[in-house]
Amino acid sequence: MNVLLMAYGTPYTPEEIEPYYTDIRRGRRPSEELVRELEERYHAIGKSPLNEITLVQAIRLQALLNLEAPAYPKRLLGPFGPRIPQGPARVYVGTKHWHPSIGEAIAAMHEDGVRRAVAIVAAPHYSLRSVAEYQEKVEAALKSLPEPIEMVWVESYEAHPSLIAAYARRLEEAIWRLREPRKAAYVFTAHSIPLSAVERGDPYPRQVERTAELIAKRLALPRFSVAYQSAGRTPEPWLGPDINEHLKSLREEGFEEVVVQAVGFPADHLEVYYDLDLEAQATAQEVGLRLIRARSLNADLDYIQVLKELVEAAWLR
Ligand SMILES: C=CC1=C(C)c2cc3[nH]c(cc4nc(cc5[nH]c(cc1n2)c(C)c5CCC(=O)O)C(CCC(=O)O)=C4C)c(C)c3C=C
Ligand SMILES: [Fe+2]
Ligand SMILES: [Fe+2]
Repeated sequence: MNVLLMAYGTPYTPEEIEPYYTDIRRGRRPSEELVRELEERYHAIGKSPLNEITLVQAIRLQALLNLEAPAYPKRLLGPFGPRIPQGPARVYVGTKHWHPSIGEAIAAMHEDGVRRAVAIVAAPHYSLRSVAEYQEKVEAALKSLPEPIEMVWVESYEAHPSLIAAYARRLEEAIWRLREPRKAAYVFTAHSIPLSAVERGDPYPRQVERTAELIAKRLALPRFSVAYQSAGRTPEPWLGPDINEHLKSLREEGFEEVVVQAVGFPADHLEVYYDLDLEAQATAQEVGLRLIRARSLNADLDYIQVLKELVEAAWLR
């Protein structure tokens, strides 16, 4: 079984911030001011752990797939290349905006003789501005190969029961810290997308709401809402409500405590540490709201189990 596990990617050093940002902007160089602003955000959080988390996710997923490898259906016996260090499952990492890139991962897969693989992004919701862009990068990389690789896509997994259970477990831990859980507000966040994508029928907001509804139902939350974070530095309108504005509204409605859970991102990274732990936390403190963020799934085994279930089901399609 072969897996291409993809994530956003993050720069390893401050010097890499500008080319990384240029890649996010599809090759358009950002202004010096925008670069400085991003450098300051990275400096403020100290370090983004995203690349490390992605690598550990891949290592653990490969280990778990091999540990519980199912009996091998005949038709899956494929041409394995000369470099097979251990069992039959191999997980390759490709990041959308940095290294190892999706192109580098696909080149390595080809070199290893891979002819079929499951492609999955470490993000549960499909968007024209997220998963569709990963798909474009995969298609472009596949075109440059002399032989095809068949990619079986897991496009979204917003309602996967094990994912909902994993998120609910983290939210429950945050609830234990509340003074009055029944009176608190519960907010689920995801990355904002440009409104133009929503107008083109992007399923993303509906999928984010579905994840939120299922977690809320599982924990019988008295109330919950969805807000969006990390809208890009572009002039176009982005999907809201913005988390900071939403926190202010909640305080005006009389709430004193709020739990925030970032369901759009399984892993910690810049936009969790800066946009939630620094910016949204400052907004909450300014208005007199006690904000607790539920910790992320990261490379914990319950999330790895989610990935395992998804890739195994896709492989047998
Ligand atoms: C659903 C869409 C998106 C997800 C999920 C997402 C995750 C994500 N983003 C960063 C870091 C940055 N993103 C930036 C810009 C940006 N991000 C998205 C969409 C998603 N990102 C869009 C559409 C854009 C705008 C691109 C453009 O045309 O300019 C940037 C640049 C600075 C900024 O605008 O904030 C950074 C940095 C991470 C690390 C991440 C999750 C893992
Ligand atoms: Fe982004
Ligand atoms: Fe972003």
